[in-house]
Order: sequence, then C-alpha cells, then structure tokens
Amino acid sequence: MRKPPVHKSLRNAFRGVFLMMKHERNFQLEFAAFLVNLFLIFYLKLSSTDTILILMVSFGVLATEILNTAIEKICDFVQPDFDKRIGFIKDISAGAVVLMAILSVIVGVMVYWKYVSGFLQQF
Ligand SMILES: Nc1ncnc2c1ncn2[C@@H]1O[C@H](COP(=O)(O)OP(=O)(O)OP(=O)(O)O)[C@@H](O)[C@H]1O
Repeated sequence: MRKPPVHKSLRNAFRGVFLMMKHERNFQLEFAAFLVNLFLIFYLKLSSTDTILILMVSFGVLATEILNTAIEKICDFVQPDFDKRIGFIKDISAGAVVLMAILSVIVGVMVYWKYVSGFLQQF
C-alpha cells in the first residue's frame, strides 16, 4: 500500500486528537487542565525553563491518555467479553496515565509554588 503524503498523515493525526476531544471525558478534563496551565504560564510570566517543564508534563498526560484509550479500544475490539487478561492489560495501561498524572502534579506544585510564594511575600 502506498504511503499517504505527509500532510494527509498529519491531518489524520490531528483528527485523532479531535476525536479524543469529542468523545473521551478524561481527555476533555486533561485538556481543560492544559488550558488552565497555558493561562498560568502567561499570567504568572513563567521562566522559559518552567514553561518547558509545565508543557512537557501537560503534553505527557495528554499523549499517555491517547495511548491508553487506543489500548482500551484494541482490547474491546479483540475481546468484547470479560477476560482476566484484558483486565490486566487495561489496568496496567491506565497505570501509565496515573503515573504521568502524579508526575504532572509534583512538577506543577514545585513550579507554581515559587511564583505563589513570591507573590505572597509582597504582603
Ligand atoms: N473485557 C474486560 N475483561 C476484564 N476486565 C475488564 C474488561 N473491560 C474492562 N475491564 C476492567 O474495567 C476497567 C475499566 O475498563 P474500561 O474499558 O471501562 O475503561 P474506562 O473506564 O474507559 O477507563 P479509563 O477511565 O482509564 O479510560 C479496566 O481497567 C479493567 O480492570
């Protein structure tokens, strides 16, 4: 099969992100958190290093959620019935999202704390 041109592959990939936004509640919440982070990056005038850290963990959570959803969809496709092995695969896949979410909270607290404590010291 001929490979599609780069712009078509890119369009398909962005359609994937759009489908996640439309259908997946967890992704919608994580995307909302990403938008809040974008606002805080500008409002608190984060340094470039802190901005990169926040963007890396935010995109990390979103990308991990997409992979987790893809694994869940494949599981449901190959085995729609109850199967302990499918439960195991789905659980460890969800575990990846949880670990990434924990990292994002740790990074978020460490980064934002500097700015909030600096702001509070003015009083
Ligand atoms: N076919 C199955 N066989 C065995 N256990 C399953 C099966 N489908 C789901 N489970 C169990 O139910 C849990 C939730 O699975 P489900 O497919 O509903 O994901 P979800 O609620 O969309 O998860 P997430 O919130 O991570 O997107 C799994 O982690 C697994 O433990």
